[in-house]
Amino acid sequence: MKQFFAAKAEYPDVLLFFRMGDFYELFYDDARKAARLLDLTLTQRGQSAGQPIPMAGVPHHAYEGYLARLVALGESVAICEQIGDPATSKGLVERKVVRVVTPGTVTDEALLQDRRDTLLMAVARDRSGYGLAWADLAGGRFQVARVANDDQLEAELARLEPAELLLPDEEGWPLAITTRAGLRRRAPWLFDADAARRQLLAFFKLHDLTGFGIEDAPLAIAAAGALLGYVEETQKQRLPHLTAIALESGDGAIAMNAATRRHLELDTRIDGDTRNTLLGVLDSTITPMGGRLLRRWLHRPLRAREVVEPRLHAVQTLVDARAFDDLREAFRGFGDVERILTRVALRSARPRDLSTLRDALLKLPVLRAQLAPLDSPRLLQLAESMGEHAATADFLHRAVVPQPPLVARDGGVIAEGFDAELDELRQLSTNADQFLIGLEAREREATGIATLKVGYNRVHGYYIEMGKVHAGKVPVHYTRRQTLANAERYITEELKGFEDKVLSARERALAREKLLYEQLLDALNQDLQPLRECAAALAELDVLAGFAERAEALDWSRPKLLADPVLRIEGGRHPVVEAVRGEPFTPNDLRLDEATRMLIITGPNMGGKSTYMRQNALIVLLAHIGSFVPAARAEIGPIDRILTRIGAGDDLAKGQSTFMVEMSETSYILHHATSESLVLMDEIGRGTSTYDGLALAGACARHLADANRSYTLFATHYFELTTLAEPGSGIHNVHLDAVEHDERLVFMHAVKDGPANRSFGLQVASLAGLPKAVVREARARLAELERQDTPKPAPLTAQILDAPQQIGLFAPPSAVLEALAGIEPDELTPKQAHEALYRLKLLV
Ligand SMILES: Nc1ncnc2c1ncn2[C@@H]1O[C@H](COP(=O)(O)OP(=O)(O)OP(=O)(O)O)[C@@H](O)[C@H]1O
Repeated sequence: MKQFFAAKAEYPDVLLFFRMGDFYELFYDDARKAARLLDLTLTQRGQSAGQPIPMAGVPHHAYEGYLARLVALGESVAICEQIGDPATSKGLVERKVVRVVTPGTVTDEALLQDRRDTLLMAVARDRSGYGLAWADLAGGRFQVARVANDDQLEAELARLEPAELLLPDEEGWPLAITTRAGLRRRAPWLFDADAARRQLLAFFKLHDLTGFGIEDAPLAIAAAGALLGYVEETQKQRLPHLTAIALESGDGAIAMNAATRRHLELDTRIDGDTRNTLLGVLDSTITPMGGRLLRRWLHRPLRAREVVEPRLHAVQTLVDARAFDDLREAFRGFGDVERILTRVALRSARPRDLSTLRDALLKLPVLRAQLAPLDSPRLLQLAESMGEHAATADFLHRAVVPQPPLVARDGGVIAEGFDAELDELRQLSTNADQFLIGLEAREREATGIATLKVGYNRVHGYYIEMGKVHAGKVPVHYTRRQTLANAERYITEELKGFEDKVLSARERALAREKLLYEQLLDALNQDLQPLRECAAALAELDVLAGFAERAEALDWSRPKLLADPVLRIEGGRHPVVEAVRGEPFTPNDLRLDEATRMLIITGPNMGGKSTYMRQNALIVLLAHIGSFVPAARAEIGPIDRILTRIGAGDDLAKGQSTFMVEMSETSYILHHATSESLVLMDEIGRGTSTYDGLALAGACARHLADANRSYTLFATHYFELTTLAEPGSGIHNVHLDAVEHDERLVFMHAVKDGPANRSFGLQVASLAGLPKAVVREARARLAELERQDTPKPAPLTAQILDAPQQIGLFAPPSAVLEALAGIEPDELTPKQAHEALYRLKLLV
């Protein structure tokens, strides 16, 4: 327990796995917590201060599974091992924490998700904004960025989804950040920029940081330093695969905030499903590293045409030459070269990592041959950075057996013929009998004693035995070992040598293998950088070949990226709805340009308004990652942001009501949308009373069209808004339709010019299974409302919208107004107020 307390004192806020023989044990609060999280039995062991000590344990041979579960829950674990051999050490075996496994720093295959980066992030701040640093230790990436405000910080967190987040332990962080899983507060001085700079210089062995382009970014440096400090503290080993820091600038990408990512359901649906999402449909990559790269691309569509165009051209080339099938075939069985190389750098690579790497490298010539005839600059560049690596492939081919065992510990990894000494050692242990038969025959011949035989006993080891009668013929180099009644036993130099070799051959073979294995890792590490470039090229090729495959399979076309301010889409489809729906999807066009900035979209519920809006956003996004798009034609001018306001519901975590969320998202859009932004507004204003909602929706629409001048798709159930589309307003009406057919409602799903003329709300409600009586009652009520001939809402002219307080849509009866005017609230008792209310009600 003394040892335990000492270790625990060093790692007070992580779970301590304390190795005891075949188990890792946890004590006290750690035990209670682990028992709860892992469903372990909570037991007791011994006593401390008269109290039993709570304990829970996991078997050491199966601990990885438990670790994986804890890490997935955002927990960190310190592994305290027995140092030294319990069999030989006297007294208590020494124990030491050898590493700390944390959600953001894991590199073990078993603890990582295949197709998702595991990121550790640190955030530093001052009055000017935030500095962000994030590292993908398993992939060897280290990046930094600066952002100006809370919104951008939240957007970056939504994009990168770090598994672990380091913050200075101070007040005043936004709630959206402090409520994240995997949050770790660190002492504020660990985020000091000067100390961080020194740390980075020492880590990268540099004199200054200008090469990384971050010299003038003290906040980013502070974050990077804090991150590095944490990594060194937890990993307790060198990290040779982190070789540089890359500064990521916001300008190069199409900005999407957290809400937009959520609304567009890029890789996760609001309900948590990941299959029926854009990534689910788009990802046909073969390798895990390709899958991860695609996810990164999808979350960061690029404005930089000089990057996107070559990708589009590459996809086109692969489609035209139908070269993607063969390429993809070659990728099968490729494995996760990127992460394997990290394990090589960290020296935790297992034998199968090496055989996978070997098999991948051996296939490079095939890939290069497939790429050579293709006329695409990007593909040729990738072939170039893939490199040849023939020597490494050959080396691994010679060094590693075709199918090595899971772990190196028991040997059998290094191939025959690679190392003469190892071969001999193995030969000795396996071919001992053969050797002895050979030796016996040779000695018989040499001595002429036909009855000479070679034997072995446990006490004396190997011997040559002959009858005493032959004593005269014994060669001088025989040394007597043992005398029996009728026979003498001898040993020779050769046999003694053989004995030494055989008896220790197995251990020595194992030791030799271990050494060779380490040398193998050394050799690979010599070549690490080019190999990592190769892995990066393979990942990108995989993604591009995947794009080509999707384009062909789903009948997508190449988008044209134009310099003019236009968004022209013909025959556009929603990739996910199309994939999920059994029935054919109705393609729709979109045209927005300098003259038409906004489409007001009306139509029945279920008509397809949301689908239409989102499909256009997804098409724009796909075009900017270099993918073909689900449309017959797409011409897309420069886009700087995609902003969306789509009903999602309360954000209880933030303590905001539905309407509050709606308004803060809308406010964000009005403040950020530019003339190059694509804005989707789905039914804004419906979270509040009709008049407030209508007035707000109208005013927002006007603002977006006039002030922001963004490309806006504005879906609404307020028919009144259709009057905004006056000539010269830049606003245009389109609608979706449904027809009633034999009491059934048929949705046309085709976007047509002009406003919708009815809403079919009751029919849709009835389709949804609302009790017949309720629908009947609603129908009667509707007829009554229509009969009452209430004054129709005045057309929503610009004037009215500019002065929402004057909206006299339904003028309240004047008797009520008069009565109201006569009331002095301050002079009424509660009872009188109550009565006044009743009187007012009677007047309505
Ligand atoms: N172009 C289309 N072709 C085929 N089916 C479509 C199309 N657009 C939409 N749909 C189908 O109609 C369903 C409803 O579409 P959507 O949610 O876009 O309607 P909506 O008009 O936004 O409805 P609400 O006003 O109730 O939100 C979709 O889930 C999809 O199955």
